[in-house]
Amino acid sequence: MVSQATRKSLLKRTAMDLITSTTVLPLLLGCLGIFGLFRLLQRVRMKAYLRNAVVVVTGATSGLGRECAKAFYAAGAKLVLCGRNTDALEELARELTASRFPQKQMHKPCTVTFDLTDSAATMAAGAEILQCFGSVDILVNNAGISYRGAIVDTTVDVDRKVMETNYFGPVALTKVLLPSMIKRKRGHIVTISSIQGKISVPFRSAYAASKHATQAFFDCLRAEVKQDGIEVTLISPGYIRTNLSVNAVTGDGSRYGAMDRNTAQGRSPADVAQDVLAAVGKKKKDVVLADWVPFLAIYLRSLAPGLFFSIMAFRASKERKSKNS
Ligand SMILES: NC(=O)C1=CN([C@@H]2O[C@H](COP(=O)(O)OP(=O)(O)OC[C@H]3O[C@@H](n4cnc5c(N)ncnc54)[C@H](OP(=O)(O)O)[C@@H]3O)[C@@H](O)[C@H]2O)C=CC1
Ligand SMILES: CCCCCCCCCCCCCCCC(=O)OCC(=O)COP(=O)(O)O
Repeated sequence: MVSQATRKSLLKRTAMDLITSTTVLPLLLGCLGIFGLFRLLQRVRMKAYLRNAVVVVTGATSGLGRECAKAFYAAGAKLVLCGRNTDALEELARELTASRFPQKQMHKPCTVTFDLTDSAATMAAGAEILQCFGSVDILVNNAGISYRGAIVDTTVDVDRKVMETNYFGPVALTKVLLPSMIKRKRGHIVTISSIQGKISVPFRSAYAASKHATQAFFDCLRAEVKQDGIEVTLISPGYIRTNLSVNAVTGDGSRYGAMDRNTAQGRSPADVAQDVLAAVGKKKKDVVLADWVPFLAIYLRSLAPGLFFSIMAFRASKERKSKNS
């Protein structure tokens, strides 16, 4: 004999099973389907956005810029490669043109040589860039230089050089290209900043200051040009395996010339370039490309500044001791 309680619980279980199979499962599958469709649509839109777009990449001769050039080229963009070294730019243009992408219409890249610290040259380069393909859809402000030194030992000329390269250069280039974007009611300004545009670490004063200024400028720009249909994407990566530390400037203006351990252990520039491509394709506004420690540091800086400053002071004293020993 089955008791009334057992029958009740059996009935309850059967009802639950029915609800699960007729409601929960189809709901779950439906959600998964909608999510999949959304991702597919996003990918299709992204591809269409990048294909045939005129993309300008500064600092294309090395590291992240070079990999961004390859990634945008593979996506079918019309590239304008910018840098200081004409031979290196032309070599990259040849390498890209020689690479095979069946079933895709590829475009021969254009090259423009100029130094971002020379404002007259940057203005002239703007006009040259516009002549390449007649307009610019996406500007990737990537070129940059880092710095290593103690504030007390650093000449103001070094602070100026880093600011000219990382801040005034991209600002000037953006200002030259912006009017034509506003006129067309279309354009996208992408700037490679750094985790150090959000937090300041000791012995990087000039670099961190230039990247904080960059963050502020492009945040203002984003708000101002929204009405003109122009997108602004700011990307803040953590360490990337490039020549950034080798090319860094020191307090007396000389080249640092060494590959730092953090840089050598950083992410591959090709992987970061794929993240840049995705961020641009999805029209993201502010992207941090780093693991959890820099993320935590960014949150600590605003939520527990006292603790953050103590950690940075400890870091400074440790670094000073290891240099002196
Ligand atoms: N590597 C890293 O760990 C990180 C890098 N970043 C940022 O990524 C960007 C790219 O750096 P990365 O690839 O790592 O470093 P690299 O040193 O490899 O590349 C820097 C590029 O910038 C160009 N450049 C430097 N100064 C000037 C100038 N005055 N005028 C024109 N071009 C110039 C260089 O040209 P040339 O070949 O002529 O020297 C080179 O192409 C920078 O903005 C950097 O701050 C951000 C976070 C982490
Ligand atoms: C377990 C508790 C953890 C608490 C975390 C507190 C904060 C730790 C400090 C984290 C500092 C991160 C610095 C990241 C710097 C960075 O990624 O910079 C990218 C660059 O631009 C590199 O340029 P550089 O010239 O400095 O090589």
